Amino acid sequence: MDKIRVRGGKPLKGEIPISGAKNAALPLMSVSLLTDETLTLGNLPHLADITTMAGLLAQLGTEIALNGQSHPGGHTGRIMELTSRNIRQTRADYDLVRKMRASVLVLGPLLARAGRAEVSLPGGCAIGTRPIDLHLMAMQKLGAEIELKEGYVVATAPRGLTGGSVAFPMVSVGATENLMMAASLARGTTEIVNAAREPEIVDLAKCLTSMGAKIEGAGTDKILIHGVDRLHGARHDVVVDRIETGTYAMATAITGGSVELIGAERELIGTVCTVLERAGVALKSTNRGLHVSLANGPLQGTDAITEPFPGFPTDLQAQFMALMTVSQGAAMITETIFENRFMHVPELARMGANITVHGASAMVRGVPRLTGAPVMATDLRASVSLVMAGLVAEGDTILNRVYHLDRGYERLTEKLEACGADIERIHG
Ligand SMILES: CC(=O)N[C@H]1[C@@H](OP(=O)(O)OP(=O)(O)OC[C@H]2O[C@@H](n3ccc(=O)[nH]c3=O)[C@H](O)[C@@H]2O)O[C@H](CO)[C@@H](O)[C@@H]1O
Ligand SMILES: C=C(OP(=O)(O)O)C(=O)O
Repeated sequence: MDKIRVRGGKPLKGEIPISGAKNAALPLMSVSLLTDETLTLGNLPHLADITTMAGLLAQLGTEIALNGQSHPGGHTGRIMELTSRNIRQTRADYDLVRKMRASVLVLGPLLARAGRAEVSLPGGCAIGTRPIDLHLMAMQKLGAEIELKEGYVVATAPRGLTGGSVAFPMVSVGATENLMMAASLARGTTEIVNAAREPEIVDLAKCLTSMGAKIEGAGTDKILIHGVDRLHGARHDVVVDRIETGTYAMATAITGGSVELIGAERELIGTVCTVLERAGVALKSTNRGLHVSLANGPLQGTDAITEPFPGFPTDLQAQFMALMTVSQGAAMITETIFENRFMHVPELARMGANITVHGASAMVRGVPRLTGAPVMATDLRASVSLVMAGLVAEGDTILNRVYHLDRGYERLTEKLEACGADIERIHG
């Protein structure tokens, strides 16, 4: 199994191209199930999760073609053509859903197009139990019948779906996405109350609209979808990855470096920028993206609480915690989205961090230095937080279980190395 070795002490300097967003790309790929014409997606990141979703769609009958594409930032976003002329199969197997929870995003499109979907229940994962009850409730509101059989959700709508009003009791990105996709082909109008407002939702609405869907209010907590009889093919470029942007902004800050994040958009991480500025990070929009460096003086302990967009994203909580481990003073970091998203704490502690967890909050007291250690993490963002800590730690940090990083960070070691980091991937 591959490992990453990182030796701390080099400030990051230069530029880092930001890739297309994994969390936008995955629902966009499943959109292709809604039409028999070709959906062309540009700026797709090269990630394990994208390969997994392509594998799932291929099983269902989607034909997939992949091409390279050059971007001004010098990185290669890819172009994927997805054509779901016929749905061959309506079952998403446990093996794939277990590996990648976003597989559940085929539920809405399959039901809307084929009138049937069988999706394995995902089960829990490292960051929490992550049920899919809201996805199922939403499909039921559109008239689907849901049964649980041998670990699978069997959803049927033999006479098609009918629009309805769905009020979510809590904000769910995935359930909002599944519902938007299903409602696009339902009879009549669907109203989503307490919808997720994430930029990935706006990107999904843009793509669906360019395919002929009628959607109002994406990006607000109330979305209206007027169902249409059919959707047609389209070309859509995936929005830039706000989580990758935030990760490299924090990686730059932790090393006291100076990096321009090419293609980054400040508006996608507004709250993160406010928190980082409070902590002593200077962020400046440029005509190519966002420039990051330290303002005057050392990093300052700053509190953060994770919330649905436009709040501070849970997917940047681990990285922000790594940043706070070497700041001056204390920071209270509160996780409100997932019940078990502090697995990086004991690993950061092995590197010398001073962190105490009280329920959903972690008190981080800044230390003058971290020291390298062998570490491992059980999820994507926890893994990258350990790489960040390794960038400032004295000596070598060896990160195990690198496959988590491959799910969400395209060419991580190359991007950091190009900015002067002493980092390498050890193939094993
Ligand atoms: C592929 C993708 O886009 N993943 C993102 C998406 O995950 P995902 O779409 O799975 O996250 P949700 O927004 O649905 O989850 C938010 C909260 O709602 C709960 N919940 C969700 C659905 C449901 O049916 N019942 C229920 O109780 C979850 O357990 C969690 O506590 O949004 C999360 C929150 O921003 C991010 O951390 C993930 O990176
Ligand atoms: C939790 C994440 O992804 P997923 O929802 O695919 O597990 C993430 O991107 O941090």
